[in-house]
Amino acid sequence: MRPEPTESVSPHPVHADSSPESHTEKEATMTSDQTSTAGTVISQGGVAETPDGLITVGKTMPDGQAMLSVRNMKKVYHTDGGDIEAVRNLTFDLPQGQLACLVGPSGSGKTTLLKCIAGLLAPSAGEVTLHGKKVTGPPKSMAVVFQEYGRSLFPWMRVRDNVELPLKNAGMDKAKRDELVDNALEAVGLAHVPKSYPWQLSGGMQQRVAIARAVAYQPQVLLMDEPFAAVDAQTRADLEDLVRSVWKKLGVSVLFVTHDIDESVYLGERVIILSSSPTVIQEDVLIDLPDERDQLETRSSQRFSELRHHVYEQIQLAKKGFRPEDAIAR
Ligand SMILES: Nc1ncnc2c1ncn2[C@@H]1O[C@H](COP(=O)(O)OP(=O)(O)OP(=O)(O)O)[C@@H](O)[C@H]1O
Repeated sequence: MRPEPTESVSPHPVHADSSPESHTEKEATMTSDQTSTAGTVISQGGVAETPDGLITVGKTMPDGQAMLSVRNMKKVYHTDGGDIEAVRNLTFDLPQGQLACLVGPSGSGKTTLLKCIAGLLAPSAGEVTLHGKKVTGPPKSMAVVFQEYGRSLFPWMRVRDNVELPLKNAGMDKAKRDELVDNALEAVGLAHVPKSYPWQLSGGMQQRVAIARAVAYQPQVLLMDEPFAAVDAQTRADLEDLVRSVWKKLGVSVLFVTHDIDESVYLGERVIILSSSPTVIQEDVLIDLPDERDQLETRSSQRFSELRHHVYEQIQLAKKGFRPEDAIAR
């Protein structure tokens, strides 16, 4: 049976599946024949080069230059079984128009971090600011795409109506809504099925609808939480290319959470690696691959291989409990 949407209709496309039971056991994926060779320098700001020639980027930018800032963010869940410190002390900036990926071991706090950024959860300490303004609830200029499209699309609404809903809720006039919905459906390759219901579409198509809804809303920041985890490999590759093309077209800032190392390197201009829980930033890696990415050529390039090797190695260290020096003595 198809799950019913559980969240109320938000004025903008922020949809959450916040049930603790939905946290499945996932591991960072990579083949086991890749071994570790390079030592790394943890970046504390600015730009640093690692011994294997990989460039790490600084976590923070000068005041006023970042679009989105996360400062000393901490999140503790208070449960019957005691407190769970999910995020310890996390600081980074996202400049305007950047596509950054967040990777980390299973349970490292990726979803928690994203929900705090989206204003769906309140941090226990520290703050998130968007254009210098503290985030205290879901900001209007942000959209979120979650993994479970089946829970975020309304099954009784046609594709077009699902995409249009946040625009209606925002009070936009019909002509403008029509234009934005047409453009968004065109951008995700769904212009031919506006009248279908979500349940008449494949999983990959449903996720395209969720992306179209976020795109039509014209957010300044797009947060994506493992959006392709539930689709097949071929569809996933197509959706990755779709995200890069939409990102380029709109100039939107994207924060993309994934547990798939290859995906993070293929998609991102930057990969932020999280330590194991309680989470801090373990490393912040600049992805210096050519801007034009191709599933075959990019993934078979020498540089791609070096970068995925490096990120994989860091995730393995994180799983073993390695933490950057400044996080050990807390
Ligand atoms: N609602 C909640 N109540 C209590 N603890 C929670 C809740 N949500 C998450 N946690 C705990 O916080 C920690 C981080 O969880 P989170 O889901 O953010 O990690 P994640 O990196 O997204 O995990 P995964 O890779 O498995 O999706 C885990 O220890 C988890 O059990």
